[in-house]
Formats: sequence, C-alpha cells, structure tokens
Amino acid sequence: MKQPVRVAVTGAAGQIGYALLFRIASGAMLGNDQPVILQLLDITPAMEALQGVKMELDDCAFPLLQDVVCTDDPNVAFKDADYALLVGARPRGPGMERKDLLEANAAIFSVQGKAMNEHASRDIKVLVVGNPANTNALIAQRNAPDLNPRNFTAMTRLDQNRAMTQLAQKTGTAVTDVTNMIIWGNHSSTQFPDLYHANVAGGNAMDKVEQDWYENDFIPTVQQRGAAIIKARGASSAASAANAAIDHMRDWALGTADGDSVSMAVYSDGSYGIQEGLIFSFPCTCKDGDWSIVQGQDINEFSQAKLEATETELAEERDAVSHLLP
Ligand SMILES: NC(=O)c1ccc[n+]([C@@H]2O[C@H](COP(=O)([O-])OP(=O)(O)OC[C@H]3O[C@@H](n4cnc5c(N)ncnc54)[C@H](O)[C@@H]3O)[C@@H](O)[C@H]2O)c1
Ligand SMILES: O=C(O)C[C@H](O)C(=O)O
Repeated sequence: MKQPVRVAVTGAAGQIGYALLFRIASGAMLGNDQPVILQLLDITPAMEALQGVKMELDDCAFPLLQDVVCTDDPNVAFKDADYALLVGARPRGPGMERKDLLEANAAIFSVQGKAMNEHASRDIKVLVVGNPANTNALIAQRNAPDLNPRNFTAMTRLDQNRAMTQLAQKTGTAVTDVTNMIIWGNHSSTQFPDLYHANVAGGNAMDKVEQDWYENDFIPTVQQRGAAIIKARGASSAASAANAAIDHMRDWALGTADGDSVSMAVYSDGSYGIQEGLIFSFPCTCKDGDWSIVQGQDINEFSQAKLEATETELAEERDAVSHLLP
C-alpha cells in the first residue's frame, strides 16, 4: 500500500467542493491505489456546513480516505500538502465579468500563497479553479517565493472539455475521437480554442469543419459557455468544473496519454513569445509528475492575433493586482 498523500481543497463547503471531494476520496484523481488525507479549508461561517460534508464523506466509507481535516486556518489546511485545489473564491453572478472579481479574490490568494510557502510540501502541485483563475494562480505563486513557480497552475481543462464535445457533436464523432484540443491563454472570454492542431478520428479538425463555423460558432460558444451556464442555472458550473479539476490533476500526477496533449495554464517561460511569468494556458504533456509545454507548433496569423489578445488581457489583470505581487 502506498503512503497517503495530503490533498488540500479550499472552498470545500461550496458547490464545486461538493462535486469534487467525493471523487478525490474515491480514487478518481490519483488512482485506485493511492490513499488520501483531505485537508479542507473554508471560511469560519461555513464550518458547520463543512462538518456536514465531512459527515457525508465518513458515510461513504471510502477505502482510500484515511482522514478528513476541516479548518478555517490556511496554515492548517496547507500543512505538508502534496496537492492543493484552490476553489474557494467568490463566483461570478449574472452580468458580472471576471475582472469584477479581481480585487475581491486577490486578497484570498495572497494569504494562501504565503501559507503554502510556509507550510506545504516543497513538491506541492497547485491547481487554481477560483476565478479569475490564471491571475489568482499568479498571485499565489508570487506570494510563495520559496516554491518552484512550476508548481502553480490554473484550470482551462473545463474549456478544453467543452470544446471537445462541441467538436465531436459537429463532426458526428465521439469525444474519444478528439485529441490535442487546446485552449490557449486566459480562462475567460478571450481564451483561444485552437482547432488548427486538433485531431478528429486521426485527421486534422480543420479539414472536417468550415472556417465560418469555427470562427463564428465554435469559438464564441466555447468562450461564452461559462456565462451560458450561469444564465441557465442561475449559478456557475459546478459538477463539470469539478470533473475538469480531476482530469487536470490526474494527468499531471499520472501522465497524459501518448500522442495527446492537454490544456494547462502554467508559468510561461517565454514559449510562443508569451511574456515570461504569466500563467498562460499552453498545450502540455505530463510525465513522471511533471508538465512540459509542447514546442514548435506553427502559429498562423489568425492564431497569433488571438494569442496576443488573451496575453494582453492577462498582462492587464496582472497589472491591476500589482500591489499584491511581491
Ligand atoms: N476555472 C474554471 O473553469 C471554473 C469553473 C467554474 C467555477 N469556477 C470558479 O470556482 C469558484 C468556486 O465556485 P463555486 O461554485 O464552488 O462557488 P461557491 O460560492 O459555491 O463556493 C465557494 C466557497 O468558497 C468559500 N470561500 C470564500 N472565501 C474563502 C477563503 N478565503 N478561503 C476558503 N474558502 C473560501 C465560500 O465560503 C464557499 O464555500 C468561483 O470562483 C467560480 O467562479 C471556475
Ligand atoms: O464563467 C464563469 O464565471 C464560471 C466558470 O469560470 C465557467 O467557466 O463555467
């Protein structure tokens, strides 16, 4: 039996938390042979609700779940954590743009970055889900100077999964026929879903769809899907977001499939001309618990303009929170 690993989840009493924790505890994220200890963080007024979630986790009698810690103290939640899923944040309501959330959520992520810097495993793998996810990840990373910046990532896997289904439905194929479906940039309406490098049933995706559908239907549908869910449900996506978080962490920990790449917002090393230090979604492969950016893809004029637009937005978000970046 493997040694248990410690998985910190913030915002654990929230909607995404409720769809996420049971799957982590079941082994869906780290494998059926990996025992876990859950370290759950939420704010003080949510402690009673969090205790209720813990009672339900207990009542599942998950064989892999060794302990559940509930706390309102980030220093406790991140103690020796091997993985952290930073979900806790104020979600976007109808009519709100992500930028409206920047200031409100920025403070949360600087505190949590500092707590990880002090208390977490030096190899911690951090996934930021709470919006604006890329910039929250940047704030956490910059507040954790003793940790490797490569340990901090943000989630664009939900956008990738959305894009895969749209493409499969359009081409009359199964989602399992779609590979290398990459989202570049920010988890926002400037994200760039790239069909030029995606494959459907072994052929290039752009050979199977019309340019007009790609530009005027597919891209806006994927970019606006979060807002469409909020409009329909009156609340932001939760189960699909939790599912994408599981996908992201599982691939990072256990590796991506041969011949496939996945979308991960990671610390930019300047690849594809993207400013170094931004948390930008690139095509990534994962092996032995580490990610790398897929290099050498041709970027045409259309794609280049899209990459620049989403990079500009991320640079603006970074500048708007510069007072929180040490
Ligand atoms: N990246 C993505 O693809 C994606 C997708 C869906 C939602 N989201 C984002 O995920 C976040 C959570 O969504 P939700 O639906 O679970 O929201 P929710 O309001 O149901 O839950 C958020 C939880 O976070 C807690 N929280 C607030 N401040 C905290 C703090 N300082 N420390 C710890 N916990 C804190 C709240 O008490 C609440 O329990 C939102 O920011 C939402 O916009 C991201
Ligand atoms: O768009 C939002 O605010 C919610 C979330 O990020 C989503 O993509 O569903």
